[in-house]
Amino acid sequence: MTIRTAIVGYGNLGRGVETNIKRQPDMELVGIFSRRSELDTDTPVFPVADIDSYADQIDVLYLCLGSATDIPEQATALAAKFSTVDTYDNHKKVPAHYEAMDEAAFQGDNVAVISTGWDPGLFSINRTLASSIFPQSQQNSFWGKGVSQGHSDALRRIDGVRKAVQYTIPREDAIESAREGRGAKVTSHNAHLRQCWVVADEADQERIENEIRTMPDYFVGYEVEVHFIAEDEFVRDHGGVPHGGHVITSGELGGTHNTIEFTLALESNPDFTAAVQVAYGRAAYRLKEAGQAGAFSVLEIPPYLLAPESLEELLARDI
Ligand SMILES: NC(=O)C1=CN([C@@H]2O[C@H](COP(=O)(O)OP(=O)(O)OC[C@H]3O[C@@H](n4cnc5c(N)ncnc54)[C@H](OP(=O)(O)O)[C@@H]3O)[C@@H](O)[C@H]2O)C=CC1
Ligand SMILES: N[C@@H](C[C@H]1CC(C(=O)O)=NO1)C(=O)O
Repeated sequence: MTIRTAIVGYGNLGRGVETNIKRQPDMELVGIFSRRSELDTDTPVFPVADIDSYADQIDVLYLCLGSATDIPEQATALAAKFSTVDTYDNHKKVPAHYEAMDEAAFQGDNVAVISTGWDPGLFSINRTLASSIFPQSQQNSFWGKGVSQGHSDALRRIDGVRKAVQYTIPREDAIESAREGRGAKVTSHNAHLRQCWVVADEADQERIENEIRTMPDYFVGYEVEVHFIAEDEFVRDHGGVPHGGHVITSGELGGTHNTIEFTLALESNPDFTAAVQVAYGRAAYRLKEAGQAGAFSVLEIPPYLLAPESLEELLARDI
């Protein structure tokens, strides 16, 4: 079988999904749907306004939109018409997103796989798996130093921001404390600096900085730096998209101290996120083919559904 896929939203993530789909043995890319008409791609481009008319041509629609505003505004209408995979990453609002996508997808007899990627995504799986192993555990998540796409997207949605990037910088002493099982007082807020580089007119900068520092879910509660720079300096110095992080879980078992550490080191945050998202598209297709409908998180999807190989091949190769 060939899974007929499409992309909605053509930014860093959309470009990564486009490239990755072309490397899949069982997928074809029908097209890219965008709010913009001129995109730098050889893939057919269609107006997102016309997307509903393509519902019978697409098995899985990858939502490569921003989480700050695009997903909340567009995702449920798309889930009513298509089986979807998104990377929604406003952690505090994922439960509400799950409920909304479940209702929309179920009404349309579609599957909506939500919040794939690495955090949420692979880190979520590891947090659940690792904490399930210990009767009592200490668990900490760390990101960076790297470019958070979600936080960078959130910056770019502020009126007057022409270009922006947010680096997440962890405190190394906090990571070491977690590794030594002393992470009880380490939190995401006190263990990370959020460093913002922004291109905007001087007249807008004070307002923009205030919007950043008071933005709930993304920046409130963190140590935040905001730097305004010229566009040529931004293009010269802030083109990379590396990232990574750690989930560190430890606990006592029969008087012994044991630690689980799941680490990612990513040269390209969007390309890696896209690869995870594409794999979950295979799972979405199989769940739909099995008669399932509604929302699914990465915590509910067995790993073998992501693989192009059969379960028998995986048992022989990976078990
Ligand atoms: N779960 C996880 O681990 C991760 C999740 N993410 C999520 O992925 C989301 C998307 O990230 P990313 O692709 O980097 O975001 P981008 O800002 O690159 O793209 C977001 C959307 O903005 C529009 N857009 C992109 N470029 C332009 C432009 N030049 N002019 C106008 N509009 C543009 C596109 O929609 P259109 O084509 O319709 O204009 C695109 O879908 C993030 O918000 C984040 O939440 C990212 C990394 C990891
Ligand atoms: N969703 C994140 C992926 C990781 C990175 C991150 C952060 O730097 O705060 N949190 O989760 C992203 O958009 O890059």
